[in-house]
Amino acid sequence: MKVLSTSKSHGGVQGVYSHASDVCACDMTFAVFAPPQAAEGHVPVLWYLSGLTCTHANVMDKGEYRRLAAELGLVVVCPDTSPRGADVPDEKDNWQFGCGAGFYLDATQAPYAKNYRMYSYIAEELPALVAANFPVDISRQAIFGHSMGGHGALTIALKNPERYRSCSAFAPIVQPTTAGWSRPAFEKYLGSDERSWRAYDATLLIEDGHRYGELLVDQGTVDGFLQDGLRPWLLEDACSKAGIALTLRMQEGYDHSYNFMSTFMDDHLKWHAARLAR
Ligand SMILES: N[C@@H](CCC(=O)N[C@@H](CS)C(=O)NCC(=O)O)C(=O)O
Repeated sequence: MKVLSTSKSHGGVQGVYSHASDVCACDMTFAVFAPPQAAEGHVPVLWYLSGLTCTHANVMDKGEYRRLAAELGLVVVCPDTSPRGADVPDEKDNWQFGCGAGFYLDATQAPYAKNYRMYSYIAEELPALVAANFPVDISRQAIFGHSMGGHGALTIALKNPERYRSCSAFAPIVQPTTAGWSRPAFEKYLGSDERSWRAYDATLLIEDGHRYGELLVDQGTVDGFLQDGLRPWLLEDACSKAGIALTLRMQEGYDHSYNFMSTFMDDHLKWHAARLAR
């Protein structure tokens, strides 16, 4: 692992790191905020997954998580959203596919299957690297994210409910298999047999029997992607049929941006800290 930068913040350290990823077959960059408590011992770890077009840096610059994470004693890890590099297949002019749009799934189709393995990267490889290099209590993990990253957080928690003590999302893509901005990516990454797509769709995972104790979702009412891309009512319906306790908060007048999610960042950090402390 290489240290790209470190900077003291709120008594802790905001760092950016890179490593050669075996899973994604390229170098990957990620950000870790270590709170002051991490200097004394092992602390819980909260994973933040970003949305389309983002790298590790967007939330670091605009997410406003450090002050409260420092107070609550949470390590916050912010990975990149896809593999990157000259050898990684991409569609340069398409922001909904390829670099910046890994959709937190393991691609099965050539030429993407070699690098686009963000599910295994986030669920397996990066936690092992973080556990080996940072003072984290890996038995206490939680996960959240925004938009495509909200989809990632929901699906990864639903598939590993014993591993993540809590899960929340800002404006998540709750049913990517039917949303216009994700269907083409699913087809290119996973092939035309839509049955294989179900493993990466929160509402369909719930329909197929996956369960999670409770979920927190915030959604802005003037989010331009609400009607066609995000559709939280589909998650509400799936959770209500499955008996999953979903707290869905429609936030009046908020859009899809980091101005929206940074507004509710404190609520999410407190939600996770309370459950990580149990
Ligand atoms: N590039 C897209 C917008 C993509 C977008 O809104 N991405 C969200 C996540 S889905 C984001 O976080 N963008 C980066 C940022 O706001 O810093 C557009 O032009 O419509």
